[in-house]
Amino acid sequence: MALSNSLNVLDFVVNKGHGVKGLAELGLKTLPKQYIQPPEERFDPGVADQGQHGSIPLIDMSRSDDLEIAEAICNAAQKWGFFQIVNHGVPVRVLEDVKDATHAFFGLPAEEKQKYSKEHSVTNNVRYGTSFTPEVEKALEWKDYLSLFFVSKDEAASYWPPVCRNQALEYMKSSEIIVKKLFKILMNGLNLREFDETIESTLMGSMRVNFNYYPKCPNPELTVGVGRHSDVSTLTVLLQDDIGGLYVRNTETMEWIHVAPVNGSLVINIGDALQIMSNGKYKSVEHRVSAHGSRNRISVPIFVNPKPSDIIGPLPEVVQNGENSLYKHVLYSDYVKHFFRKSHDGKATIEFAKA
Ligand SMILES: COc1cc(/C=C/C(=O)SCCNC(=O)CCNC(=O)[C@H](O)C(C)(C)COP(=O)(O)OP(=O)(O)OC[C@H]2O[C@@H](n3cnc4c(N)ncnc43)[C@H](O)[C@@H]2OP(=O)(O)O)ccc1O
Ligand SMILES: O=C(O)CCC(=O)C(=O)O
Ligand SMILES: [Fe+2]
Repeated sequence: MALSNSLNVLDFVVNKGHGVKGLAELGLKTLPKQYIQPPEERFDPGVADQGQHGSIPLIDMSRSDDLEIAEAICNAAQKWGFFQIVNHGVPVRVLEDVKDATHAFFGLPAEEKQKYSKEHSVTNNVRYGTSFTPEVEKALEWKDYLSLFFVSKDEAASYWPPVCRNQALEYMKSSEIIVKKLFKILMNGLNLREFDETIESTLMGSMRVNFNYYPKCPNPELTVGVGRHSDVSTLTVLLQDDIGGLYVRNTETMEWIHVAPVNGSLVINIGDALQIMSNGKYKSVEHRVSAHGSRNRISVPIFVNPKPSDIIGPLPEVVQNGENSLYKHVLYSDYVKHFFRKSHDGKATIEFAKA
């Protein structure tokens, strides 16, 4: 009998806090049935992406004052919704430290990590979990995560796990400059006359950092690390390690494009909030993550968001010439709650804001 048949998988992974990492470490030979995805959501086995379907743009931010670079950024945001940046100004040491801190957090005993679960965490701003929304998912995803919503340094000092707190704060702090630079360029591309405090606060009023852990998987061809989704942020800054597995939809051909890891780079993607604010000019594109058969993978996204209390909708400048508003105005926290209460379902979340 398979080991997972004699085990209450959900109880072990979710309630006891072992996560999918604990499950992987039992040395299972086959994937528990709870993780088997329907065929249409699985990754094509044996189709190794060698870049033959193209790749998302790689942009050198050391020349970010050049018109050419600003244009490349706005074009990438319109066509791909994704690009990678190098020479971004976030020190390599900060990136290495936050990757080490991710491994350190997930290396803690289950009882320690469980203190941060939805049921045990003393604050909603710190959450250790697994899959995406296990309560409603028909098939689980092969991923554990720690999610940290930034309120203040003092709050972080009181509640964030000590083993990764400073590294997460440093990573967020050092990314702010490049994020602001990207927003300035993107807003210029929408003909916004000035980048004032109001627009800055709507675009980057709150930040959340997630630590994602994808353990090696006995049957990666049957499951997913993360299912098809688009982020609900305005912009996401993603640090991935050297393993690979992130795929982005080419919205013209509908093919899945692998985001090959580039040492020292950061992946940037447009989220739903910016798609809505730009009235569809900038695209929040579907992406997903495969599971890996022999290595543990990590990634560390920073989700840059409006504040939960902000109302978001198309900016006046993008509908001033009589264009139809594709989206209505919605309370941002309602939008995010809608996202979190269902399983990953590709681009469906944005229907919530359709006019
Ligand atoms: C986890 O795997 C993921 C995550 C993602 C994320 C992609 C993003 O783009 S994240 C950016 C999210 N935006 C923000 O954080 C914006 C600011 N925050 C808010 O608006 C609020 O903090 C809130 C997220 C709406 C929570 O508000 P609150 O009033 O505290 O409401 P709750 O009742 O606690 O939560 C509502 C609902 O959401 C679930 N939830 C909350 N936080 C998380 C979280 N960090 N991870 C997962 N789920 C979360 C919570 O369980 C509640 O559901 P119930 O059914 O229990 O009511 C992309 C891909 C991934 O695989
Ligand atoms: O792990 C990755 O590369 C991407 C994860 C992701 O899409 C997310 O956390 O929203
Ligand atoms: Fe994502």
